[in-house]
Amino acid sequence: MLRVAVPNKGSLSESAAVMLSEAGYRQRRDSRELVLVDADNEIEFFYLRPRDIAVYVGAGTLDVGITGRDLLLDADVEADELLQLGFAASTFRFAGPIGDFNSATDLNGKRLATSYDGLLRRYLAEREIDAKVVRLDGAVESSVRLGVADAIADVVETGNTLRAAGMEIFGDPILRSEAVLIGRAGQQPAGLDVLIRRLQGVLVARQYVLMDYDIRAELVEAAGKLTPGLESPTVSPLQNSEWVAVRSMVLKKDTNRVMDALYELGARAILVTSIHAARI
Ligand SMILES: Nc1ncnc2c1ncn2[C@@H]1O[C@H](COP(=O)(O)OP(=O)(O)OP(=O)(O)O)[C@@H](O)[C@H]1O
Ligand SMILES: O=P(O)(O)OC[C@H]1O[C@H](OP(=O)(O)OP(=O)(O)O)[C@H](O)[C@@H]1O
Ligand SMILES: [Mg+2]
Repeated sequence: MLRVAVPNKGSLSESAAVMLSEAGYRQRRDSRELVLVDADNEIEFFYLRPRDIAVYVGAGTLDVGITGRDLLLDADVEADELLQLGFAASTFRFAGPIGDFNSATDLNGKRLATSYDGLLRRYLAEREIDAKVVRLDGAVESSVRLGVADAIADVVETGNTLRAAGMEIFGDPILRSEAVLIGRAGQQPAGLDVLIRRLQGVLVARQYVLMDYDIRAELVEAAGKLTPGLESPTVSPLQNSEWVAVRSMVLKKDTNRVMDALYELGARAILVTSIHAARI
């Protein structure tokens, strides 16, 4: 049975469970459950702290897991990204009191608070920045006001937490993170290929819609440029031989722009339907 680590709490946990459910796997009903066996799919889920997931996968006691790229790099273990999962996007950035810092080099000789000390120490060492790293568990934004640090390095999504603490970002982003499936490169435990295909199917179903339209046969080539699909659009004959029906996958975010362009070109009966599941 494939052994999979899933975040039990925090920003990643709900989205990870929803994604696994959409991929057709059973998920726990009670947030106190630690293990769930989905015998039909020959897979076992272990609910663990996201920070610990890279440790289990790196040690080889679990086959794969869902965690954040930032947590994977912070753990510095022998595990690799297998698939980007498209949720929990964030950046990892330096921040300080408004006006105090302009760039990372201003951190020389300063105290820097973070929950990601492994990642941060490597970043500073590579750039020969000599700052004292103060490791905190969370709520890092409060550390400067409370006097244990001069600046911070933390996860930023909307920036609301920083603003509320009277701080601003400075310097280049240290890292762009998102939820990822991790495993050990070169290892192919039974069932991993199916898990990855199913998760890729969820990503495709989330990112794409199906677009159908009718168009005069002589315009089908021009229309195909607007809706190239993944390989090539499906073109079917209509009873009226001067027209054809076209079906293609279109990125959801482009839906209205593409519909407008098709209409301008002469397409009619343009219909959009969502994709429930996919294997590409
Ligand atoms: N506001 C956020 N937006 C997107 N991703 C986030 C956010 N906060 C944390 N993350 C991501 O969540 C992961 C951290 O997991 P963690 O369990 O620490 O989550 P958390 O939300 O900080 O929970 P808690 O602090 O309650 O333990 C990291 O990959 C981090 O990038
Ligand atoms: O830019 P924002 O949208 O405001 O999000 C970023 C905040 O979210 C996370 O905090 P979390 O709620 O996990 O608390 P923590 O710092 O105690 O982990 C992260 O550590 C930042 O503080
Ligand atoms: Mg947190």
